Amino acid sequence: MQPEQPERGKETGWSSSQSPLRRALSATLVYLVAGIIWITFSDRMVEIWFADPRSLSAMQTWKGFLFVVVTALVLFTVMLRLLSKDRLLLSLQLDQRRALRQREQQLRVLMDNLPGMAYRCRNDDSWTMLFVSGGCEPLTGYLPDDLINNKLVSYASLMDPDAIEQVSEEVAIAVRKGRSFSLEYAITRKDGRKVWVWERGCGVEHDDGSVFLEGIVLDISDRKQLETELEEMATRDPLTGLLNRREFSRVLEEELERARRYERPMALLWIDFDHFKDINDSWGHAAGDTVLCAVSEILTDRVRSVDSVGRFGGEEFVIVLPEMDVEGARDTAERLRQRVGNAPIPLESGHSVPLTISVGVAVYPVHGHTVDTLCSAADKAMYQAKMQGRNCVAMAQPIEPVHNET
Ligand SMILES: Nc1nc2c(ncn2[C@@H]2O[C@H](COP(=O)(O)OP(=O)(O)OP(=O)(O)O)[C@@H](O)[C@H]2O)c(=O)[nH]1
Repeated sequence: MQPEQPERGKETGWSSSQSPLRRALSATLVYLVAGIIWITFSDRMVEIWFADPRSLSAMQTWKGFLFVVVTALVLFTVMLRLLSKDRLLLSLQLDQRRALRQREQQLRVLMDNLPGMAYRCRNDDSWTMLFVSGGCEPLTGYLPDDLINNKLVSYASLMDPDAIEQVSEEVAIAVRKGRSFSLEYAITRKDGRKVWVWERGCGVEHDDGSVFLEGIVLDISDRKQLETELEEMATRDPLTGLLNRREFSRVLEEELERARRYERPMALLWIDFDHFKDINDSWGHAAGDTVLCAVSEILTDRVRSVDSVGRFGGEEFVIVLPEMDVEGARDTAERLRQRVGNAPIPLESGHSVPLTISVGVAVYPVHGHTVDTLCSAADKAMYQAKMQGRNCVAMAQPIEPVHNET
C-alpha cells in the first residue's frame, strides 16, 4: 500500500494558481497598470484644473509626492505581511524541529530501555540491519555498529541454519499477507552462548516499493528453561529421572504403532525388585532410594539408545525394545538380570546391598497386539518369575488365536 502523498498546495499553504512567480507577476502588472493610469490621467486632470503654469508645476510636484507616499504605503504593507509570515513560518519550523528532536530523544530512551533489541533491517538473506537499539549488546554480545550493514557479522549468521530456513519462510508469508510475524528461535551470542529469542515484527513498504522489516527481539531463555523443566517434571520420574508412567505409556503406544506399520517385532520387559521391602527395612528408605537410582542407571546404560526405560511406580520398571524379537528380548532380560544380581549396590555408608530382579517378557505380535494386552502379558510373566523363586526371567504365554485380538 502506497503512503498518502501530501498535496503540494496543502504543504505550502498556497493553491497552485498562487505560485510565487505568478503572484509576483500579478503584483507587478497591477503596479504597472495603476502607474500608467495614474500618470496618464492625473497629468490630464491637473492640466485641465490648473491652467496657470506655476500652480501646474506645484501640483505636479505634489502629485509626485502623493504617488511616492501611496506606493511606499503599499510597499510597506506588503513587506510587513511577507516578513510577518516568514517570521511565523520560521518560528513554526523551529518549534517543529524542537518537538521532533524531543520525540527522537524520547524514542531513543524508550528503545534503549526495552528489554530487548528493536531493529530495522532489509528483507534480504542476511537480514542486513539498518538500525538496532542499544539492547543489541546485552542480547547478542555485539555492538550495534558490528551488526549495522553486516559490518562484523550479519544477524542471520547468529541463527542456526535450520532456523533461518523456517524463519525466512514465516517472514515471507507474513509480509505477503501484510501481517505481523511472531517467531521463536535460538541465536549464538558473541561469547558462543546460545540464547532463545522471541521476535515480533512486520514488513514496512517504502515509497519505492521496497520492503523493510521492523520489530523487536527479546531474550526468552529463562522462559524456555522453565518450559523445559516443566516438561521434564511432566514426563520424568523425579527420583530416577526415567520416563514416568504417563510418558512411558505414550512412548509404548508410539513404538507399537511403528512396529505394526512396519510389521516388525517389539519387546516389553516388566522388571520388579525382589524383596525390596527388606532393603528399606534394613537400610532405611534413603538407602532404598539410592538402590532405585543405581538400578535405573544400570538399566539405562545397558540398553540401546533406541530403547526406552520407565518407572511405573514403586520398584517396578519397564523397558520397551523396538525391533526386538522373542530371542533377543529373552537375552536382553537375562543380561540385565545378571548384571543387577552380580553387582551389589554401594551405599553412601560404605556398605553394599545385594539385589536381584524378576523380569517378565512380552513380545509383539507373539504375546499381544495392543498396549494393554502386552502390558498385562509382561506383568503376568513377571509374577510367573516371582513364583518360580525370583531372580529369573519368564516369558509371557503366546496368544491363541492371534486374530481374536483387536
Ligand atoms: N525407598 C523407596 N522405597 C519404595 C519406593 N516406592 C516403593 N517403595 C517400597 O518398595 C517396597 C515394595 O514392597 P513389596 O511390594 O512388598 O515388594 P517386595 O518387598 O519387593 O517383594 P517382592 O516384590 O514380592 O519380591 C515397599 O516397601 C515400598 O515402601 C521409593 O520410591 N523409595
